[in-house]
Amino acid sequence: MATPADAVREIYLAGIGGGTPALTTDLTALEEQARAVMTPAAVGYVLGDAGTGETGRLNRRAYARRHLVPRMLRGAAQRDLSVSLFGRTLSSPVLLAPIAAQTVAHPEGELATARAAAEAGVPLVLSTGSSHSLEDVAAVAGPRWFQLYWPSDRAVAASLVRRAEQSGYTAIVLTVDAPTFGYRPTDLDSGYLPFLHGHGIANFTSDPVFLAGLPDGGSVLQHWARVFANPALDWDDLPWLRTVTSLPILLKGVLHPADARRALDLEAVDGVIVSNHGGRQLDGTVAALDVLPAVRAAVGNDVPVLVDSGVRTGSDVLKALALGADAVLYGRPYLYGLALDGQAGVAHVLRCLLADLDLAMALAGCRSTADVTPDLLMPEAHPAPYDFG
Ligand SMILES: Cc1cc2nc3c(=O)[nH]c(=O)nc-3n(C[C@H](O)[C@H](O)[C@H](O)COP(=O)(O)O)c2cc1C
Ligand SMILES: O=C(O)C(=O)c1ccccc1
Repeated sequence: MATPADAVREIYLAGIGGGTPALTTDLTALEEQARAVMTPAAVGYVLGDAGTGETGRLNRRAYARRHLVPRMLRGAAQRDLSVSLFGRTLSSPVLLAPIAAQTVAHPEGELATARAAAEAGVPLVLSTGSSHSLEDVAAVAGPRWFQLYWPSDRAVAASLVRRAEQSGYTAIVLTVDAPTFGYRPTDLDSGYLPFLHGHGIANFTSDPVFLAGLPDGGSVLQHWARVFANPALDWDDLPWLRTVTSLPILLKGVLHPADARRALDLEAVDGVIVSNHGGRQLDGTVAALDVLPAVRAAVGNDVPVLVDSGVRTGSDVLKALALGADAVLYGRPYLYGLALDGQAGVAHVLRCLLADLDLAMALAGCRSTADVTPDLLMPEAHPAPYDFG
């Protein structure tokens, strides 16, 4: 069977005949390559951080600051990258993060992403703000979860969740860190919001409940703007979502351990995703990686905890797992692949990440993800100064 590391062998073999990969294999350099092929508005939307970009930069620094202490001679000739979540086996501890409006990067948008993810066996988390309907994406996708932005109208929320369940999405990711858009100077300076240009509204324009609420002769965009967001959402709403679906529910965008604990105490969710939205929402927040151990401690070992925001390389995935994550969401880099070469570009990025992760496990002496334990990291000279009480 082909292993992730075969991708590396193939590249060297092709090199004998003079071939080199069309896209960089440096997962931190894709951003620069992609910048050159996207429209300025798409660059602003996809690369853009909130505010000063401090949190966006901090996300990367949190990974850079931590160092692996690999173990030798542990017989890691073959690696098993799989993890188990909600009773299902994932081929690796990586899922694609929900990213809205992917047609800003490539006309095939989420369809290309879903095909590449299916080919790689990597689950896709489809955004509520996808540019193709969740049914159209399901038709070409492999394993899939649905990310919910809870609309202001509960009937629309229920309809989206029901449709996702009927279309084979196996978990609901409720994002709670975006009651409103963050203050994003790149988008503000270009006066650009993809949704107002028709990107990322397909799940609404295909929704019977949304359409039934559209006033006669009314504007779809105005109706979308009324319905899309629900800044008033609070803890008391969460139990209702449970009544709508039997799928596992994960809360995405949690940073404070007490929020993670509260969600579990309400018995409203089955897992949490520690995230600061890639630095796109509240600028000045802590790096997601820095609060991961405290969130893990708050929820215990039996609750799935995922993390995103700043994951770029195989070593980053190891660091996240060593700090308590069960899996990571991989964000912007796959969108850079999409912008650069559609489905093939996303496939390239996933091949690179999985090869990098597989080699990282071999080099760190990990035969399986269960071997990725906290002692793989150098203890920090100054332990995390957070005491959440
Ligand atoms: C262009 C873009 C659109 C996004 N759209 C969504 C979304 O619709 N729903 C959501 O929960 N998160 C969304 N996110 C956040 C990602 O799911 C993820 O948290 C973030 O990209 C992680 O940061 P990183 O990509 O820098 O690693 C979006 C991120 C980007 C870059
Ligand atoms: O841009 C985003 O980060 C995002 O999550 C989003 C997605 C859809 C609508 C609004 C915001």
